[in-house]
Amino acid sequence: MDRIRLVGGHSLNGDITISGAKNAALPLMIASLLTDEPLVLHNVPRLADVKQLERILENHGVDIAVHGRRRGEAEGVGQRMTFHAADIVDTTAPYDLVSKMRASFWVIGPLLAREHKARVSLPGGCAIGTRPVDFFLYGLKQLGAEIDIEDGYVVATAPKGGLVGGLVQLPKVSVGATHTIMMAATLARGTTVIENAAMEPEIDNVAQCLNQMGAKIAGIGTRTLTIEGVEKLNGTTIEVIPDRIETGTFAMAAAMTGGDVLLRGARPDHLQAALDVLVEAGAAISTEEHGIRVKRNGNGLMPVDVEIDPFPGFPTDLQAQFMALMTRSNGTSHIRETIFENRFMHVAELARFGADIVVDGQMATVHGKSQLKGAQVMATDLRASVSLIIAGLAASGETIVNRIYHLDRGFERLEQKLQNCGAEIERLAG
Ligand SMILES: CC(=O)N[C@H]1[C@@H](OP(=O)(O)OP(=O)(O)OC[C@H]2O[C@@H](n3ccc(=O)[nH]c3=O)[C@H](O)[C@@H]2O)O[C@H](CO)[C@@H](O)[C@@H]1O
Ligand SMILES: C=C(OP(=O)(O)O)C(=O)O
Repeated sequence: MDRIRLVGGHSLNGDITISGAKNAALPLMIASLLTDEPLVLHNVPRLADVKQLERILENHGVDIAVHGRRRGEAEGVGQRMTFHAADIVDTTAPYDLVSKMRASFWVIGPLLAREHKARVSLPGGCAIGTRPVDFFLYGLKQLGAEIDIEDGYVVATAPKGGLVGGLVQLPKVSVGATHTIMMAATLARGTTVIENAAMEPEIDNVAQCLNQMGAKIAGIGTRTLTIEGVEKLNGTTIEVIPDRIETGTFAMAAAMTGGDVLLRGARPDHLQAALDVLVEAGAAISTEEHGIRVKRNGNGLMPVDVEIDPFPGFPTDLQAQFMALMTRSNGTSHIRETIFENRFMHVAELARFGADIVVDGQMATVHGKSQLKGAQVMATDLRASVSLIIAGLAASGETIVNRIYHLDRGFERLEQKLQNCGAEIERLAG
């Protein structure tokens, strides 16, 4: 199994091009199931999760093509891909494919809407809590679906004539349930209203794509989405938005090590809450024509208390990285995780660097001023893994991060991007 070796103590200086967002690319790929015409996506990141979803979509009959680089286009620019679901050949999403990734469960919405039936294994994904699917089942039932659980599969059928629009009041903001119900509702008869919808930028990216495909979705960017069903959707071309979590991760890495990094292509409006917190912590952040510049030259890090919240709040997918940063602050900070009940797995690993963190329920208290020392650590989930890299960048001596397949799920060319800014980091094959 590959590992990452890094030697801390170098400040980061240079440019990092932000990749397309994993959490937008995945549902956009799934949206291709809604039409028999080609859906062309630009800026798709090269990630293990994208590859895994390709396998799932191919199993349903989607034809997938990756297009070559255009003349003069820089290496490493996101992929241009076509997804063409001319016919759905199989409406089952099997356990061995779906169990590896949470988002693969979302195929249930389009399959049910287009084929009026779906049999989808209960999902996997990062082990950060129990991650039930009750909101999905409730939402699809509100659209008229009949649902049973059989042998670990959700078996769903639409009534004769397909799904019908309905009122879906989500008990809690859910990104996955919003994507899935929104996609299903585009082909339902009549109007669907989703209340308490997620308004993460990735939802907007997908909703815009669906509207380009001929859907009628109103309220994009608000907590209430109104979807008037249409009979058929067409193909389109759309660009995957830049990854706000990758952006925040590198911003925190730069704040951690000091230096001056331009995050090329990053969208500040997609992570304002996190940028505000970084400024409070002592980073200098400016928006430039080509992206976001993050600097910290000389001044120390201040402790900041943070409560995790759905967008536009501080994202749970940056919680681990921020915790790593706060281990070096000049005092005590508190981080309250409100989304997932078990997303502090990185605490035990950060302790191996000498970090002083106490967890009480959903609250972590980080006593800063820790002199981090390089260590052997183990990645436990995607964002936890990269928090260990951030700690390692500031630690004295050598760090080895094991089980990095988690990192490959969500970070494109992480080592190269950091190397280009002066980090001493390499992948050890094996
Ligand atoms: C591929 C992708 O985009 N993953 C993101 C997505 O995950 P995901 O879509 O799985 O997360 P949700 O927004 O659905 O989860 C929010 C909360 O709702 C709960 N819940 C959700 C569905 C349900 O049926 N029942 C239920 O109780 C979850 O357990 C959690 O406590 O949003 C999360 C929250 O921003 C991010 O951390 C993930 O990176
Ligand atoms: C939790 C994440 O992914 P998933 O929902 O696929 O587990 C993530 O992207 O941080």
